Amino acid sequence: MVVKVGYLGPKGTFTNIAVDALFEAEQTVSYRTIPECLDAVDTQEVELAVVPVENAIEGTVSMTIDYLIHQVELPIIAEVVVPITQHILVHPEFEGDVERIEHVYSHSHAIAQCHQFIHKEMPDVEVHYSASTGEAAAKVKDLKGQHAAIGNALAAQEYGLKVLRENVHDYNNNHTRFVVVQKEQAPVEMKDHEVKQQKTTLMVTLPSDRAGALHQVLSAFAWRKMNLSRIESRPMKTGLGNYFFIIDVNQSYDSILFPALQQELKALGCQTKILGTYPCFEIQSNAVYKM
Ligand SMILES: O=C(O)C(=O)C[C@]1(C(=O)O)C=C[C@@H](O)C=C1
Repeated sequence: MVVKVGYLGPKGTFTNIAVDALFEAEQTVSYRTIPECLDAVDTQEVELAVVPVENAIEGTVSMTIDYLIHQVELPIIAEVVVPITQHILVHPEFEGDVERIEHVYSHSHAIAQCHQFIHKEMPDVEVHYSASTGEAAAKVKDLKGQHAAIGNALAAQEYGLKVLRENVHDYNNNHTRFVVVQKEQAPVEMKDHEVKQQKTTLMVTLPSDRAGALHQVLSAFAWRKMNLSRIESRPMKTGLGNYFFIIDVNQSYDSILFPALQQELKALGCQTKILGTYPCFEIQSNAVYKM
């Protein structure tokens, strides 16, 4: 059976690059927002979705993490890391350089990745937030005048825009992690990639605010030699000071270490939930950006 895969569209988003790296184009279905993508899997309109979770410059995509924790129950089944290069895209008839731009459109994360550039090179520009970089590019295609989008080369190609300035993100090594989520466990066919590593993501809720609680949790991982690649606190949304932790462990779930770890954390009064155990892939920039 050919499964359908939802992604944060429209065409030309970074999520489009991530989904194309793993699935065939005819499998993909574009959604306007991350919640719409995740709801589509939850209601089984599509079998899978690809959504962004973390960017190297701007950090967590909290919309994705919070929706996966509070709104839907969709295990993570794969991760793909994509290099991110942000460009200033303008209508082909635009003349001049960036100082002539009066309005810039993009996704909030893309704008955040280019804050310094905007601050220094376009200090008077009016910033408009859009649902994705692809949506921003589509808008600029329809607007003549001093408008620009921040997005990638695929969007430039897709919407016939001109790349006015390349690589305007403030730091090199800009990458975003995307995850693939699924509702019903079933084998999934993806394009072939080298598996960089296996990961397991857990959510851990501490019992109450007491000295050393987080230290005890981390010790349970440490003495088992379980290597963590990320720990992040997010608000429980039940009141100030109430947090849960998202922890990525660099190994796949096994039936010895993980159940024992969960038992130990339970004895400490913590609640744990496995959000997924999955292979991680990495896409090289020459594979995605052909300008
Ligand atoms: O707007 C897009 O192109 C997206 O795919 C979203 C998104 C994000 O949410 O972080 C993905 C990668 C980039 O970091 C910028 C934006």
